[in-house]
Amino acid sequence: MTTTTPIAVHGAAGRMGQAILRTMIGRGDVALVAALVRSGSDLEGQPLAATLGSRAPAIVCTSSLPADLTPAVLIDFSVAAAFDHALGLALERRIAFVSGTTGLSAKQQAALDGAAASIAVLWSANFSLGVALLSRLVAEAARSLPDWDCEIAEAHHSRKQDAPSGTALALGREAASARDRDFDAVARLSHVGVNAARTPGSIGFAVTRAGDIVGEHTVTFATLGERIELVHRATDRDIFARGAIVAARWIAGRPHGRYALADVLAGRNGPAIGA
Ligand SMILES: NC(=O)C1=CN([C@@H]2O[C@H](COP(=O)(O)OP(=O)(O)OC[C@H]3O[C@@H](n4cnc5c(N)ncnc54)[C@H](OP(=O)(O)O)[C@@H]3O)[C@@H](O)[C@H]2O)C=CC1
Ligand SMILES: O=C(O)C1=N[C@H](C(=O)O)C[C@H](O)C1
Repeated sequence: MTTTTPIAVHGAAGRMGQAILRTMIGRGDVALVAALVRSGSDLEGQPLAATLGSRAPAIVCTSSLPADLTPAVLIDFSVAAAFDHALGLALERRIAFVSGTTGLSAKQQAALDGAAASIAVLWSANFSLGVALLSRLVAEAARSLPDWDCEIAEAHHSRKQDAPSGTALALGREAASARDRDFDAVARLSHVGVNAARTPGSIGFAVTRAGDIVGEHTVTFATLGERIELVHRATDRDIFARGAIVAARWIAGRPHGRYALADVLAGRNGPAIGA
């Protein structure tokens, strides 16, 4: 028998929040118990049905989690400025925490580590299966071609708040780590205004913001006379929503600790995103 995981979503009014809510409708393995929006949001106090149609659960959007609710997991896709609030809520109510919010500071990443001493937490810059594989391919290429130049280009929609994307940075970290290099020492976040040749061993980033691009990442490894390009293109936000829901089901009831999407994909007693 399938168990039902009660879930609260923080950032419910956003593109990802709405995609997650939509993806949860009609499923028996997850139940949406709270849709948390910014205080003062147009959706605060509105029934879910107002944005998601009549099949949506009969709850209203709120800016705080009602005291009588005990979700097993809080899923957060919001903004870096609201992330501390979401993590604080999960800690205070002892709810497992899954977050895909990007643009986090080093302090906020450290706060995730701190929270892992009390609750189960899983943060990933990208919840798609394709990027999980891309990440492994990047590590393999970086390790196998240690002297080749590595450059990462990303493109996203014009409303995106952070740059470079969390995924681009995570892929850069993967490449640096595969070469036993300190990411912060080799990352070149922009070459604009640098009127000099490329620093050997650096990892460069380029950013495009335009229209409604869901998310594209190209990792180039180049040397004299040849180059390899590893590309992932997301064309539908629902891939991230499905991944986050799989992660939420997987983490529910787990002991405290910091988990990664790779743990979920390793299939440790849980469903894989591609399933
Ligand atoms: N890891 C992954 O796989 C993915 C990660 N992302 C990341 O997820 C995040 C959200 O992306 P996206 O949905 O496109 O962005 P949106 O801007 O569409 O959504 C962010 C939402 O957060 C809400 N918010 C702001 N402050 C608060 C608060 N205090 N409490 C509750 N909600 C709040 C905003 O509310 P309001 O609208 O009222 O201002 C907005 O609705 C970004 O960091 C993005 O990079 C995106 C896709 C995939
Ligand atoms: O903001 C987005 O849209 C996305 N953000 C994530 C990121 O910053 O990497 C993941 C995905 O590319 C979409």
